[in-house]
Order: sequence, then structure tokens, then C-alpha cells
Amino acid sequence: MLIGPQAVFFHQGPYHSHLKKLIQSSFLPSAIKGSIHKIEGIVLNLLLIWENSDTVNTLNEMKKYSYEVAMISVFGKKLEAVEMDRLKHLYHCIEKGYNSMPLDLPGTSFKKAMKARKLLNERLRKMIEKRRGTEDHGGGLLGVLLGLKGKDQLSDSQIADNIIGVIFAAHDTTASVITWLLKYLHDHPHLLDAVKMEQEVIKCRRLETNRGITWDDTRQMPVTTRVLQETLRNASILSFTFREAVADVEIDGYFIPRGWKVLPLFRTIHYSSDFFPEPDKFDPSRFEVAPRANTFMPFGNGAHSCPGSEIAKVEMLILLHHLTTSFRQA
Ligand code: HEM
Repeated sequence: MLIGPQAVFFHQGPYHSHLKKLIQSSFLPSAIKGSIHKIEGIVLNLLLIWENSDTVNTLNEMKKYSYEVAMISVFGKKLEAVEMDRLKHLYHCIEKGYNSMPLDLPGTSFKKAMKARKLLNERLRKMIEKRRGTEDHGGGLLGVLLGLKGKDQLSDSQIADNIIGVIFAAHDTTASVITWLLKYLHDHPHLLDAVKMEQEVIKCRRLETNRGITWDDTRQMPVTTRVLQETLRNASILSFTFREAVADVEIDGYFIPRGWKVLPLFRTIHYSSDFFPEPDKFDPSRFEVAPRANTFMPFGNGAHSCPGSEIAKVEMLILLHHLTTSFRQA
């Protein structure tokens, strides 16, 4: 499933279209809807902490947030604090060694990361074993993977690998996008005002009926959604991916032999003035008209596109809702 340097840390088990469909099914709107109040609960807890802090480091806080949401997506519920911290510590070690020189020597970040990855896999396997013993296997992606039967059944180690991969894919990506989002809003006060106004209307509606935010609310945030789209374009945090040509192919007079690596550069497409006039300008209004097909690909495209795109968007909208209606810009 994961490619590039990640492959060193994440030896994947069988990853075929069936597995991809299962992972996708865990992140479909129907599955996400049931998690909205849990995600909102995470936001409200974090807001309380921020309220009582003099300074907060945005990226670090967003990493805490996206990590907690990823854990909900994977386990279907909040884990005990001790377990969360234990897994987080191991994850942190993997992250630190992820882009390091692959030197298999004592004391290197690489060595520590490989060790942490092994420990994480073992820890997850213990949790999986426990869940296998329960009748309904619990919720989240883990519940879905545990429900596989017959030839589709995965070993505990393969399930653990898939879980590590999904948390990895969900965590830093979402945290970086939210950090950019907040920076762009800070730099463009008129957009912040427009977002605040839209969110205040939703807040009034919520308070009238004394309820938390709902999936439908997140569908009724056109201004905020365009700011989010423009952030995804401008920041292009996953600026490229790569694929391998499975056959000789000729495109626009260029010959690509079988076995060559091909790098689609999302950032270059997102900054092409043919598709996005004045590409350096942060202008959410450009999304009032839907972009041309295959020109806006913050979540990739095709067979390996991001299965977490909807939950990532909802996660960002819920945070923005509470942040902009509870805090003002200093
Ligand atoms: C704003 C946040 C996110 C961005 C910008 C993002 C972007 C992407 C992109 C561009 C890819 C395709 C990579 C490729 O084609 O090689 C991808 C793949 C993937 N993403 Fe995301 N992602 C985000 C959040 C998430 C979340 C929240 C989850 C899970 C809950 C997730 C799970 C995955 C997985 C499992 C893959 C691999 C899919 C495959 O190889 O078939 N992502 N993501």
C-alpha cells in the first residue's frame, strides 16, 4: 500500500483491490457520520487546553489532534490514555527515523525507528488478539479487517502493518494541512471574517436545537470549504507521488520504457497558470467553479488515491467551526 521510503518501515502484506475497497469502506460518509461527535469531543477537549495555555505550537497541537482522530478511525473508539501514550511514543520514534539515512548501526535514528516499528507491530498484535476473542470485533478499520474470512483473512501481523500504514498516512498530512490553513486565514483577515460569519450561522443553528455539529452542517460550509480547497492547492503538501510503468508507453511523443519510475508532480499541476490563473495568489473564489478534471489532485488520483479524503475534510471543518467561533485573532 505505501510506497517510497515508507516501504522500509512498512512491509505490506497482500494489498489488493479488495483490501483497498475495505479500507475505503471504513472511511465512507456512512461510516464517518457515526464518528462526528467523537471528533467534535476531541476538538472541544483541545480547545480547553489551548484556552488555558499562553502559547501553543500549532503544528504540534494539530499532530495531537490528527493522531487522536486517526486512532478513532482505526479502533472505532478512544483508547485508554496509557495505551494512547505508549503507541504515540513508538510512533514518534518511527517518524524521527523515517527520513533518516538508512544506517543500521546502534544509536542511529534509523535503527531506533526500526526497533520502534517492531515494538509497535507487537503491541498492536496483542490488541488485535484480544479483539479477535470478542464477538463483534469492535468498530473502526480494525473491526473491518478482523471480519475478513476465508482466503481474504489477514494474519495479525498483516493487520498491524495495515494499521500502522493508515495512521502514518493520516497523521502528518492532516496536521500539516490544518497548520497551513490557519496560516492562510491569519494572513488574509477578510477571508477569516467570511469564514467566521459562515460558522457563526451554523453555531446559532446548533444552539437553537442544543446539539453538536453534524455531518449535514459540514456540507453547508461553502466559504470554508473553498478556503480548504485553496489551502490544499496552495500548500500541495503531498507534492508528488511515483508509479512504475508496467508496460512500454508513449505519451505526447515521450517514450517511457517498462519498469521506469514516473513522478506525477501534483504541485506543478496545481501551480500551472493554464488551470489556475495567478497561481501564487491565495484566492478561494477560484473554486466557485469546479476545477477541470485531473487538475486538482490533493488526494491523488486513480487506484491509489486517498481513502481518507472525506474524513480529513470533515476533521478540518469541525476544527475550524469551533476554533473560529470560540477564539478571536489576537
Ligand atoms: C489532508 C490530509 C491528507 C492528504 C492531503 C492526503 C493525501 C494523499 C495522497 C495524495 C495520496 C495518494 C498517494 C499516491 O498516489 O501515491 C494518499 C494516499 C493515502 N491516504 Fe491520504 N491524505 C490525507 C489524509 C489521510 C487520512 C486522514 C487517511 C486515513 C484516515 C489517509 C489514508 C491514506 C491511505 C491509506 C493512502 C494509501 C492509498 C493507497 O495506496 O491505495 N489519508 N493520501
